[in-house]
Amino acid sequence: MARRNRGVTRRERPNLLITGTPGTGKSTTASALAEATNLRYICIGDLVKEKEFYHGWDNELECHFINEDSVIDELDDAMIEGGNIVDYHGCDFFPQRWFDRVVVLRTENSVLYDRLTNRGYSGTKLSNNLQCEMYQVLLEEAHDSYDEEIVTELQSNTIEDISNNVSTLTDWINAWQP
Ligand SMILES: Nc1ncnc2c1ncn2[C@@H]1O[C@H](COP(=O)(O)OP(=O)(O)O)[C@@H](O)[C@H]1O
Repeated sequence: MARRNRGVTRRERPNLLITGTPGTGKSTTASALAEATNLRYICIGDLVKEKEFYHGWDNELECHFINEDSVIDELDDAMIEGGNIVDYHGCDFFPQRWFDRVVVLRTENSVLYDRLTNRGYSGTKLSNNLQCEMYQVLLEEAHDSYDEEIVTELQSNTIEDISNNVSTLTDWINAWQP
């Protein structure tokens, strides 16, 4: 529930978006962070599949076109309440008011190449995703869509990076003042 403090309405617990190119570690980081903080983990990809919030197939990117309005309608009450960690490889269609912090995970291209080929990506899908990371598409999208002060870029190359990132974000969540 949101509370009014010094004339500003703040959520009891913050909402975070963990974004980045596929393979940068969003689901690993977001689920570990949810476990450490008891916030709710929401994977948009899983939600879209489970509720069939999609229409048609994007041949170029080899994924469904998602029905963005359905995703927003489905999650709006939870986001107003607060305490959510959202994982998605995009950020420009969410309402800006949803997020108190936007984290963009970054991975070096050679490391990302190995992760994506291990996942079975090849051809255009592999090169599109590597280019997405190389041209920092998600970082620019986050900067274009949210206030500068809530966007953070974090490196996600090693297991140690994951523990450091989870620890930094846990401290930030625990220090949140409604
Ligand atoms: N910082 C990291 N260091 C080492 N391995 C990682 C790191 N981040 C992710 N991985 C591994 O890379 C793969 C993809 O991670 P995942 O969390 O599914 O990425 P995303 O959700 O961004 O697609 C998984 O096998 C995961 O264990």
